[in-house]
Amino acid sequence: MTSVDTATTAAVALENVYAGYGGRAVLHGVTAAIPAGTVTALVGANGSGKSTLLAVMASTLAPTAGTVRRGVSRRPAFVVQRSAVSDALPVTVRETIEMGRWAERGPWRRLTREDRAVVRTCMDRLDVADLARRRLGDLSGGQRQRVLLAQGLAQESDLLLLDEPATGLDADSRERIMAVLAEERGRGVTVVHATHSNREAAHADRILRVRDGRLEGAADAGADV
Ligand SMILES: Nc1ncnc2c1ncn2[C@@H]1O[C@H](COP(=O)(O)OP(=O)(O)OP(=O)(O)O)[C@@H](O)[C@H]1O
Repeated sequence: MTSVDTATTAAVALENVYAGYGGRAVLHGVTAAIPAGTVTALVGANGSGKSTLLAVMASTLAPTAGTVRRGVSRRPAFVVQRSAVSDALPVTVRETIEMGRWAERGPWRRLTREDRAVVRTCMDRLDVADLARRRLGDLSGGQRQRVLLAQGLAQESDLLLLDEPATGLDADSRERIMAVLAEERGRGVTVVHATHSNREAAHADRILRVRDGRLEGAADAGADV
């Protein structure tokens, strides 16, 4: 693929964005356009700012300066790292994935038949249907990661933001997740995911390298990361 086609609609456009925590800047003037319907991999060292960049794209973290514009119609689905989810949450796998429908229905509303069908499909796609009644906190890290991704898919957003969705998973689970991301793109969903894996990044259409809170410039997948 060629680099950014300016005629392509951006699913997310950041302009000169600064963001951080408690007065400490982590992102320093990030400008980027994520073309709609593509898969973008965010790569960079630990602490470089990938999760922070995803949080800004998801609007769970407000920039201290600069602008974030989204060209998508639905609220983004943001799947955080599994370590960011408490073990103590007293919810089952099914309930966790059902929460993905709240974006559509509002919290604690009765789910419709359609909602339940979406939840079932998402469980099957991530191979977690057998775990439906287990408590989220009792699962292995890899199982939990797949459940969180299923929750993200259940939101049926057109922008899927994923923080290291395949990190620490076995080879089969990693491949399944990469296949799911490709399927989502096939449905027109824009996917942005942080990864430390060159192999995972190579599946992406574009790679954004983050270094010390700045972008090093977009590269087509296949370039060295
Ligand atoms: N909630 C937070 N409060 C305070 N500082 C934070 C918070 N989250 C991240 N940071 C800091 O922001 C910087 C960037 O962290 P971030 O998690 O965005 O990096 P990352 O590239 O995703 O790292 P990793 O690859 O380790 O997940 C780090 O210095 C980190 O300590």
